[in-house]
Amino acid sequence: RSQARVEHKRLALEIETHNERYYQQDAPTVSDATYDALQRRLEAIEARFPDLVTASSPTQTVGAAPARGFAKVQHAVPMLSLGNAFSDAEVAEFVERIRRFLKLGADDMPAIVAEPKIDGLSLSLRYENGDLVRAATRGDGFTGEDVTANVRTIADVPHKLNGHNIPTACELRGEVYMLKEDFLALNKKQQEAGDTVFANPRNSAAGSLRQKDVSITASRPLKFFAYAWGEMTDRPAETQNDMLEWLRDVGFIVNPLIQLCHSVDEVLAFYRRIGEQRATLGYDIDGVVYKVDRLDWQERLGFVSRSPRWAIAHKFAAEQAMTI
Ligand SMILES: Cc1ccc2cc(C(N)=O)cc(O)c2n1
Repeated sequence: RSQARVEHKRLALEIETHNERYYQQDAPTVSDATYDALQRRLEAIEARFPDLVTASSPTQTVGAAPARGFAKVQHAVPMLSLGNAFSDAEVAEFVERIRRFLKLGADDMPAIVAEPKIDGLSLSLRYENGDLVRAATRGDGFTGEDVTANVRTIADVPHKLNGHNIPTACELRGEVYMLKEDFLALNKKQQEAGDTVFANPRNSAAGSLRQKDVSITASRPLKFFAYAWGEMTDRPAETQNDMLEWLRDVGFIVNPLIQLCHSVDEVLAFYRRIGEQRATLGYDIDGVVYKVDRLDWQERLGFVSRSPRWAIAHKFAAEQAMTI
């Protein structure tokens, strides 16, 4: 027990140090897969010794406080992190939990939207009457940084939504990322100029986005995939898949590999196929994301602690999590 307390302290410290570097300086010291392992170890200790859980424990907070220097933005709907599955069995359990929670029959399979999990940084875009009014990073999930001026320089982000039943107010969400080849070219240029060299495309996207000097952001090859939303007055569709179609209609790039699946086998086949294509995608991914397609079921399933019950990320094993 005292040993568990010591290890708990060490893990919590290591995770907090990582968070500080990852969220404040876009320069993490451990790979995402190692970070995942630390988190799971901490969760395992806390499961056995619940009294070790304190409000400040990393398992109770999402991400880190936003960086200094940018105005803070409160997300109308929190941007919460996804739970993780690391095996086929955990994916099957995810589906089983949903069936039980929704009281579906044993052979009733909820349609699942499966998509590649882009390894970039998540961004929330607020549109009012179809006009982009604000862009914010996720920050700690509740409060992010105002990066509106920087985001206006990203070609993939529409300044105005196309005229398809546009909600009065909506927060659209997605991932800012950089193509691997653009990342390599940028690092070469940075190196020649004696400037910051980035460890991976995710860091270079984050570092490029959170520039006080907007012209630097404008010079960086940032891209954006839309995949979710927060606040949404008069929602235009009733399923995840149709909402993604709507996002395409109003002008966003939505990942073309996204697939609607009707069985666990189809979901796992998707995971394997994306795993095989991973090296040829042109951008980094660190797994795939599964979501229940029906939005009324998503609402009934809600969130457990800080992650949705209706969605999960299925990660690739650590050794494959190298970029380039
Ligand atoms: C709800 C949610 C949260 C985080 C996500 C992250 C990704 C991603 N990194 O690609 C995709 C999604 O559809 C997500 N969806």
